[in-house]
Amino acid sequence: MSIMQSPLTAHISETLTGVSTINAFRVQSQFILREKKKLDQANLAGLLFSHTMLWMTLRMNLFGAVVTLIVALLGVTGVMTTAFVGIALSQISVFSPLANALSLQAADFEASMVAVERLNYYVNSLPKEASRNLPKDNELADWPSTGLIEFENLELAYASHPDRLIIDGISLRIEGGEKIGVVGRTGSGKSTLMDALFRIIEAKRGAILIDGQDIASIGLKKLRLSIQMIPQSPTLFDGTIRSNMDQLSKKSDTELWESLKRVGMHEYVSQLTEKLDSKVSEDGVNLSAGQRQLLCLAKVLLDKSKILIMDEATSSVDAESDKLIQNAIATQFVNATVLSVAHRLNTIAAFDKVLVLDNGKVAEFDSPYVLLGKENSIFKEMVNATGVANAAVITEIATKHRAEKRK
Ligand SMILES: Nc1ncnc2c1ncn2[C@@H]1O[C@H](COP(=O)(O)OP(=O)(O)OP(=O)(O)O)[C@@H](O)[C@H]1O
Repeated sequence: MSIMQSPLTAHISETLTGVSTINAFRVQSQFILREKKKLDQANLAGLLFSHTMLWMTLRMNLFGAVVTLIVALLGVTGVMTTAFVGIALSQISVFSPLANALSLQAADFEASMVAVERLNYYVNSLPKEASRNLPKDNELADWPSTGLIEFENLELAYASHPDRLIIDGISLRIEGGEKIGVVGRTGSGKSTLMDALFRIIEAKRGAILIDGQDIASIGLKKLRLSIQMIPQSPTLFDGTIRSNMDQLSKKSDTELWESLKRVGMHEYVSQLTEKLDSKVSEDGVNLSAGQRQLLCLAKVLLDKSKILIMDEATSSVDAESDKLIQNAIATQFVNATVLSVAHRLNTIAAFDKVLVLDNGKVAEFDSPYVLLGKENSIFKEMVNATGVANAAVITEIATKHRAEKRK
């Protein structure tokens, strides 16, 4: 019954999530039909269960009746004394319902154990992550203090395809405070490389060092709290704007508003009736994708760390918000190392260096100005592909940045 119930529950919740799309395409009848089929399947198990129960009750009652008849016959024929027959008959009338209840409870117990069985499966059969806490973590109170990142002959492969190297022997040194734009074709391994910094994917060979410490020797909790990330699609939790920005309720209202102001979200939030306590639905579905990214950035600004990773962090925001975010990053993370995976090349034109990944290898790693001046540069090709006018803007920003740096 539990197994047959899951597809029905999943179908109901998925239908509720996509109800506007279903209405827009006018496929309600199709979904109602699917719902009925799943309901029938779920009811089938319930029906079988109640029939089996009736079958068993009938058998148990029949068994009780036969025993009663035998005892009665033994009494009538004088094989058993009257007193013994009396006791036997009174016990039999109790035995039948008891046996029934016992078998029911045994079946119920077995069904309830399905949950334990599943938990046991998750605990023992799924691949485990490394330790969350290690003794060494306590010695690293101020780590990372400079934000120096070194990749040493790093090789990465996913567990599902251990022989396919997604990152194929990368060696790089990113100085503390440098702003690095990471570009490359779809599937070149940009996101995978960013995930490796959080040990979401472990190094197959080689190492990643942050401030000279191999991250493989640091507990996951310490590591993941020390690096901040604005992902492609940020995860928000069911709660309020406040609880999503400050889960531990450590920040004052002034700090929260200040942070919202920096990312340009304060106007929107101040228009809401409940302001900071306005509801955020699970996964932030009542906010646009851009607002989710801005809220995530506002959260990041509350606790600035030495390393910030952005995975196409501004992919869903309009040009004006994008400018705001770039500005916030440039002013608020002056001393932090920033690694930004970017498709909009304008956003990284003023960065210190661009890392071009190609098939998991470093194809280019230099300042945008130098790469734009190189013949056959992949980065230059990518910039040119954005159109003549845009390429001119990017070149101008890169040249200006170079001149400022020289000063
Ligand atoms: N969880 C996974 N399991 C197995 N292979 C994966 C997984 N995630 C990504 N890959 C593979 O790794 C390769 C690199 O993916 P990745 O997401 O790092 O690329 P990317 O450069 O960030 O691409 P994009 O620009 O599209 O985001 C792809 O070929 C992809 O198929």
